[in-house]
Amino acid sequence: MAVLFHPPVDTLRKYMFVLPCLFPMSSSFQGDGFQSNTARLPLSSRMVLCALRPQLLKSSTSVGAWGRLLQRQSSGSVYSNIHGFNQEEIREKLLAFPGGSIDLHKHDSGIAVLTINNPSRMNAFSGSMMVDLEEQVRQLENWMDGKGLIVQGAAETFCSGSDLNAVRAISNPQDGMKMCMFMQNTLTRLLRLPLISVALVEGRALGGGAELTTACDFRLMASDSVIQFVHKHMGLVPGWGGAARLVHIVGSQNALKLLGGTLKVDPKFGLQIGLADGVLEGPQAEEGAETPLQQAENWLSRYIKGPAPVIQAVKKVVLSGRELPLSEALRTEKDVFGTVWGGPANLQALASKSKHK
Ligand SMILES: CCC(=O)SCCNC(=O)CCNC(=O)[C@H](O)C(C)(C)COP(=O)(O)OP(=O)(O)OC[C@H]1O[C@@H](n2cnc3c(N)ncnc32)[C@H](O)[C@@H]1OP(=O)(O)O
Repeated sequence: MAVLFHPPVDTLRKYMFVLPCLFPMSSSFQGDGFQSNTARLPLSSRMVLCALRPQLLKSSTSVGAWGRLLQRQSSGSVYSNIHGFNQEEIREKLLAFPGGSIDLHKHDSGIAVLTINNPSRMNAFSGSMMVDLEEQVRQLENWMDGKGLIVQGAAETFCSGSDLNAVRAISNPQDGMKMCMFMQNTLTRLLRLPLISVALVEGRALGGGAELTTACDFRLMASDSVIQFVHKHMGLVPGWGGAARLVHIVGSQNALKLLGGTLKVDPKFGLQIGLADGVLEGPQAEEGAETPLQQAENWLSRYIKGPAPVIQAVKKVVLSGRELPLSEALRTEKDVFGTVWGGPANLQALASKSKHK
């Protein structure tokens, strides 16, 4: 299962003869994991090393299965060319349906805000927005200082799913499959980001919008918001990975009820079945009242206190526990543990003799 990029120490040692000329801090490759060590490198060096990945894989005979895993892991995608998926081809097709945008703002706090922005269509996903989303997820995959992510809709509503105008134009099965694979890849990569993510749901999250909420770790709902998997009304089932993720979140009984009954999930029902993780305070007229975004930032901040490598490691061990069979998850946990053990935050905590009262 594709989750983490973490080559074995032996593989890295092989290249220690090559790397010193590229990386002044190459001695840090000797002990522990790749990710924590590369995180300590200057950005340009990290980029070179990322670019080197395919060569490292190709030129090492011992890499084998690890190499294949690594190639999958480095993108976090579900589909590649071996599944008949041609990213460039579907990108071109999607770009023929423009409108709206996906906006990304990365803050110094380590929280990024991703906004679904197409208010004249209730933030429906045009084709170009699907392409935008993939590009913004790519940005986030390379954000070494990131810790948290808030996904929201513009103009106080979340997202009304795919743009029906675009959907009508690509309603043939071949194009539908390509769009489905493209969005599954992107939303899987979104969920697999080493950031703790939360969907801030105001207004409505319908169809693909409801699916998008399940690609975040948590969902916070405004008091008057609704999440609804309306697919059955459209003669469809979820295709952006929303059904599989929904089963993980609420269990198969509840998922069957939500999809089969196209039930409207308000905050109370959402909390009851575990789809919602919190409810925002209602609109407040008083001056100084927190906006929904500020409330979401405050909610998230308690889970992302601390240095980025540690928060990212937290997300990775939970993600591997969620996605991998137990023995693989345990091995991954060991590897991630190796990236923080003896790291700066660990040494500082040991030196300060902290008590956890
Ligand atoms: C992955 C598969 C999927 O996503 S299937 C699900 C696709 N989505 C839908 O079927 C939602 C259809 N839209 C609606 O039910 C309503 O527009 C909702 C979202 C409830 C809002 O209703 P209401 O507040 O009355 O506003 P409205 O209908 O006047 O909409 C405002 C303008 O937005 C547009 N809009 C809305 N949703 C979409 C959409 N998904 N694709 C394209 N356009 C959409 C409406 O057509 C309307 O536009 P206009 O002002 O009439 O030009």
